[in-house]
Amino acid sequence: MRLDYLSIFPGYFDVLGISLLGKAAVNGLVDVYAHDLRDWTHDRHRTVDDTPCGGGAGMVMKPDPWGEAFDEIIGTEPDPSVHVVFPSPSGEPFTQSVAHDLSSVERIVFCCGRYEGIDHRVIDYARSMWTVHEVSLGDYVLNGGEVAALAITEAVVRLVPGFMGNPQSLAEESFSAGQDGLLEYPLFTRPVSWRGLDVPEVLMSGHHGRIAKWRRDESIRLTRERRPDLTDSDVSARH
Ligand SMILES: N#Cc1c(N)n[nH]c1-c1ccc2c(Cl)cn(Cc3cccnc3)c2c1
Repeated sequence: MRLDYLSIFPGYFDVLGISLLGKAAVNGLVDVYAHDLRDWTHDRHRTVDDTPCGGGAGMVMKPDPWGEAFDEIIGTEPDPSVHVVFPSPSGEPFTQSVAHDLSSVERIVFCCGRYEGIDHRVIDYARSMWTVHEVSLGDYVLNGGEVAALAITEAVVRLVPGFMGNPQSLAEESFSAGQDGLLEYPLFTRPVSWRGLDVPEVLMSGHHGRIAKWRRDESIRLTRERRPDLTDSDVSARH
């Protein structure tokens, strides 16, 4: 999998050389390339923004640098196998399902904007050439797309076959398909007693059926308490 990042702050992506992602890069599972959008400007100030047409506050990212960067980094021929991700406050929700879909893609280009956003023609042009995902991390406000691109990267790459040491751990996580849309149950490890707090006895019983029931019940309880939006009528009936 090749990952490209276009940003006026390419240093954000230095972190991708650390921990598991660094290991994946070493193992050849993932190739990471960060690019400075200003390398495709031609004026002395390396300008990437301008005032919004129609007025309004803030600045908008000019289309020209993006187009020239696309030409050099991706190419000038349409190729739907290239997936271009635009993090955006007005994007569709980024979900585990989207992460799963992207984990089987060979090439992803992250377009990380700043200011009030990117000239919309950049996204329209990208849609005419590649497979585009305009996604939002959630209902809160970031200053640009870089942090979102990092989060999306981690969510996607950890699903790439061969990346996680124990793929079984993926199956038991919150939001994974195997969890039936439920949140993950509470986790415990040794010591059995810690600062007057004990591991639930059932987890030390060795009775796998009881343990499985306790975990299911806890997942249902937590989901109903914290994420009623995840429990549709069918799921409630099944639980
Ligand atoms: N993904 C996501 C996401 C999220 N969940 N919050 N904020 C963002 C996000 C993503 C991309 C940009 C670009 Cl380009 C510029 N900004 C700053 C901004 C903030 C508020 C309104 N308009 C622009 C971005 C914020």
